[in-house]
Amino acid sequence: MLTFYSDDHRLHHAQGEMVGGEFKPCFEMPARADHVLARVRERDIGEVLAPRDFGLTPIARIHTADYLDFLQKAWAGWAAQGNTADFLPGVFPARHLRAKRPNDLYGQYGFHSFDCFAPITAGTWQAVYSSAQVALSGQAEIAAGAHSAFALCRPPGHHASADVMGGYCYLNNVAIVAQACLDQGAARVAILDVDYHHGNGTQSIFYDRDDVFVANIHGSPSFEYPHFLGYADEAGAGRGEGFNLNLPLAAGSAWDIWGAALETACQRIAAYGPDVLLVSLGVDTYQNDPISSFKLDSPDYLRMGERIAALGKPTLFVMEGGYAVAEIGINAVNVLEGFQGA
Ligand SMILES: NCCCNCCCCCC(O)(O)C(F)(F)F
Ligand SMILES: [Zn+2]
Repeated sequence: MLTFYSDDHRLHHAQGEMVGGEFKPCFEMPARADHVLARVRERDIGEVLAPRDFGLTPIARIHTADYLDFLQKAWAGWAAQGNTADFLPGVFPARHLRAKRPNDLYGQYGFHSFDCFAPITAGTWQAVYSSAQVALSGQAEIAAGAHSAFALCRPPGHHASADVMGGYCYLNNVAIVAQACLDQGAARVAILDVDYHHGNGTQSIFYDRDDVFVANIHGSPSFEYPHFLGYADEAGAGRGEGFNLNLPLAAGSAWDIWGAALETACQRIAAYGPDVLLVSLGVDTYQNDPISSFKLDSPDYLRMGERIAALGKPTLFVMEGGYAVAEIGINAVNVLEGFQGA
């Protein structure tokens, strides 16, 4: 299985995030990708290739022009005002306010964000652009006939919707890839999001469509981030009715519960009959993850990969979250090894 990876991820390393009322080092740090890459090499999963550059066109098939314009210009605008610290939003168009896009940079940041967990730094745009090219390069490998590939994306993407960032996500890598599959002739694409957090961005992008089936297994929004999407009654809308599956789980869920949810998701994906399967591979479901509350153990990721492989579909794994940095590589690559039947 080929791995696609770009060192450009290092260009995005924000100063910190609010944790327990204090500004602390970001959980979403460059070392995450370093550990996964090291494990890919240690376990000899396959060649590691730099991404090709597919340009902005496939990104613009998912994200709006206003949003991409903001992302590309935000840092320069912020710096031009004499700022050197990371750019962060603070005011959002919550209900009872008007969602009219302001002309002002700070107002636009809030308009294009749903939380304060997507800081913008000098290198953020290049990092997220390259992360999307990593995903697109993995898609090209599948389109060229490979049965599987791994897009070692950083920053992640599944919380980003067409014009809103948040939760460490800016460009929705898996959504950009799904659209590329369809644009290249696929009729049906399935996305299986196994990250601990609900992929609210991915859901919202495809919610009214039947050409992309989205399944999420995640901490219930009744208690967990992103708090405002991911309930079981969200089954899709219009043409998309029945093509969105949320399997919210309680805190403390271990493999017995989680694996049963995976079985449900896999049966729905099999019934959908996709031409290609995309996996939003977050491993923050791990028992020692510092910000999550599921209890999967490292061997469970082998079983996860095995079950996904049993679907028998061309499969692209797209890296999302995971913050137990010492074990992120073992857990992510266990999924790949389980898939390959190592
Ligand atoms: N107390 C709540 C703090 C919320 N912190 C933000 C959590 C973001 C999770 C990001 C992720 O893991 O879902 C991704 F895959 F996108 F990286
Ligand atoms: Zn997550």
